[in-house]
Amino acid sequence: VALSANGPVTLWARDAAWGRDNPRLPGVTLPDAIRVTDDLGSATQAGTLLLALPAQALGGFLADHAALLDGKRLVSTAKGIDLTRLTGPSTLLSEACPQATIAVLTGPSFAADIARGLPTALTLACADRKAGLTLQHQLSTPVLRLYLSGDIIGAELGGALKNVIAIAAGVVIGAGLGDSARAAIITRGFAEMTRLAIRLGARSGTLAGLSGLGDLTLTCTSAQSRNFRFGQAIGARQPFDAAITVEGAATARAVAALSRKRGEDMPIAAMVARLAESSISVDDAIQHLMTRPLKEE
Ligand SMILES: NC(=O)C1=CN([C@@H]2O[C@H](COP(=O)(O)OP(=O)(O)OC[C@H]3O[C@@H](n4cnc5c(N)ncnc54)[C@H](O)[C@@H]3O)[C@@H](O)[C@H]2O)C=CC1
Ligand SMILES: O=C(CO)COP(=O)(O)O
Repeated sequence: VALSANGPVTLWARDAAWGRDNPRLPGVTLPDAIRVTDDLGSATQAGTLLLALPAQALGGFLADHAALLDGKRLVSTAKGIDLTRLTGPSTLLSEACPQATIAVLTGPSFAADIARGLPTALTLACADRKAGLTLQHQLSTPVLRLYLSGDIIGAELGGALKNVIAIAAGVVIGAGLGDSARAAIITRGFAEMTRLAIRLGARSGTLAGLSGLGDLTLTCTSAQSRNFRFGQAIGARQPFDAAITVEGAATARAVAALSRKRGEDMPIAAMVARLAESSISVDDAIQHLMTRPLKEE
């Protein structure tokens, strides 16, 4: 919707029959500049393709359709780590489409805010600076401001890991533990995110930017976030609609596996992984975090 302010846009979906009003984006009617199709061959005629799939769906999508995407500029918006491969979306894309230019678009941004035209600032990460500059200008609008970064690993890990911490923040609020406890989760969660990301090749400055701290702040403090609401439901011992996309749940499991492999201590992520699969109670998870050996900050 935002990009249609810059020119014609083609939107591909497996089922285009729902027309111009999508129940996932209530109150937003697609502008006329958007052509909706279920024909992937025609949608991939464009040179720049944005992939807005959940992280756990991307691998399967690429297995079916990589040939149509190779050689293009591919911009991933997924915020997660693939559970089977333990890699981010950019690695899945570059392995499936070796001739493509890969970029990641991420940062604090609820889809509903962007579609309503509210001002938003994002990180566009691309290892190829020239292609990154082209994309930055192509995808920015007067209300959508893209900052360019060369650190694709840091940008995508910030977006993926903040979802895990947002679940933890939701648990704290849902369980009635208060805003001070949430601030502790955000801060110690940020330390955890940064440690793992640097270990995996990220630059620390990227984690402190929009794609890391920026998105962490948004997602841990807003009930618009699905990850936060999922955590809130766990904390309040309430059910949660399984049809809602909660990237942080699978990503917490991927992070637990990655941290074991890398010998990196990720205590909050480990608790989120266990809470998401109901293998620990909220009380035990809190007790576990609070009674760890005392440390220096
Ligand atoms: N919703 C938001 O505010 C934001 C979402 N993101 C990220 O974007 C990604 C997608 O999120 P949403 O659009 O919110 O999720 P969603 O679950 O609301 O929508 C995803 C869409 O992808 C479709 N889909 C799933 N598997 C598919 C496949 N194999 N082939 C074709 N289509 C498939 C689903 O049918 C659904 O329509 C996630 O990684 C999320 O973290 C990033 C920023 C903001
Ligand atoms: O990534 C998002 C905001 O930047 C969307 O967060 P949720 O997936 O938790 O709704």
